Amino acid sequence: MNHPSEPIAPTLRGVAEHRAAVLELARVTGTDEVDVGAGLGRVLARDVTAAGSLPAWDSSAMDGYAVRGADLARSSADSPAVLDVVGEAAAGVPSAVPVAPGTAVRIMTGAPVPAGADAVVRQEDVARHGARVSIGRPAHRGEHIRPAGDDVRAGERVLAAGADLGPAQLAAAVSAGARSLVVRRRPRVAVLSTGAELVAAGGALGPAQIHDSNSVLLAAAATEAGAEVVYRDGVTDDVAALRTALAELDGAVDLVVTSGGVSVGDHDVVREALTGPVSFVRVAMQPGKPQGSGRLAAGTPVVCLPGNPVSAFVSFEVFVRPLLRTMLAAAAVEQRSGWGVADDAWRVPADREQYMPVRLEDAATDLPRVRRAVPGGSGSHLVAGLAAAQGLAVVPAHVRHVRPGDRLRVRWL
Ligand SMILES: Nc1nc2c(c(=O)[nH]1)N[C@H]1C(S)=C(S)[C@@H](COP(=O)(O)OP(=O)(O)OC[C@H]3O[C@@H](n4cnc5c(N)ncnc54)[C@H](O)[C@@H]3O)O[C@H]1N2
Ligand code: MOO
Repeated sequence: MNHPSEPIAPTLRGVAEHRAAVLELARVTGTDEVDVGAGLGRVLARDVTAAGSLPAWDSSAMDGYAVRGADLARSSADSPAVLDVVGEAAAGVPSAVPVAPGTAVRIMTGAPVPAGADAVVRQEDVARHGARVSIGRPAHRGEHIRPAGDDVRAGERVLAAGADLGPAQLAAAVSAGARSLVVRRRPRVAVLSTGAELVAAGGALGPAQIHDSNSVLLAAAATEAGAEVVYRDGVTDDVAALRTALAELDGAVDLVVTSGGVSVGDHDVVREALTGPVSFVRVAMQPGKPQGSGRLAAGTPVVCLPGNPVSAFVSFEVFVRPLLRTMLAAAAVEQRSGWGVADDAWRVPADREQYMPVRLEDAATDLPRVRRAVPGGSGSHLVAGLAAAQGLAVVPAHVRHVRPGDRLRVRWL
């Protein structure tokens, strides 16, 4: 039988204190340069500035005619102005001629406004007669013209280091002239689940065996948070095998995440193998009470999460995601959160901050109504029910009951 070498301190550590201990493990990763088309999901490491102004020239917002407003000052439906059409400007093909008094240039959306013109009249407001147009209304200065630099001026910052690169950010970078982007290297993460009962996904189950969902859960969560999962495996309740696996990973990865074996049982292999370099603590949260964090011999950070699947998931969200995001020097370290209102009632354990998986009843209002994702609430074994969760309602430690109408802080998943 394995006996953990040190008892865990009986007092509960606050969630914020443990989070701070985990975040202390963060070292910001180096950088990669990637083609702008391959930047999706990465975190920007160097600001992107505009090579030129956007738009680069005064450009037309409409298909129509570029005119001088002064020529239309007295035009009306009864007495339209008549102008000679002297040229054409299309997107990519500027007009060869300016707009002189008494003339107009046919212009398309996105084309540079020719010299001399100070307004564009939409073609719906124009009657064309051969080489002439008649316009029965005045045009104000700047009408349907997008001024140069309206979006951004040359040299201005378009994206700041730390930005998460999604479709909109990539489009902004391309428009600013970028061909490649300097991004954070994805932290290399190893996920190790422990337990003699574990069988890899889909494998035949013997008596008292279960499928190892945590290694898939944690690897997927780490990937989603911006990491590169380079190793994912399950080890049995064998301390020597775990020590060997950890020694091979130490120095080869940026972070090791383990699941299981952190509580007080006789087979709690993670505690047995890591007590010393890793501090094992009880955190004032439910689920997710037993936790560990520290460094392996060569300095590789290791975070040890409880084995119950909902506990592992919540612990990842509260501790490991912020750690990975800090390693990525991301501007937004936390998931988006907001207020919801309970449309449900449940009891909350004493003295622990509760993370209740919830789903939205009604997303259409400012204050969405939320219910427990499953009737069993935050039971740490309810892995199938976890699939219904859209958020985690964070109930403060002093609250003992949640009642319909209570306001709840929700971390959206
Ligand atoms: N006497 C006490 N017992 C327990 C305490 C306590 O304070 N005193 N804490 C409980 C709490 S809270 C939690 S959480 C668990 C954490 O235990 P471990 O981290 O040691 O996890 P295991 O014992 O290995 O497993 C717990 C549970 O989860 C299942 N599991 C484990 N790994 C996986 C996996 N990869 N995929 C799917 N399911 C997994 C495992 O079969 C167990 O059912 O300890 C309590 N006990
Ligand atoms: O704190 Mo444990 O994580 O409830 O199941």
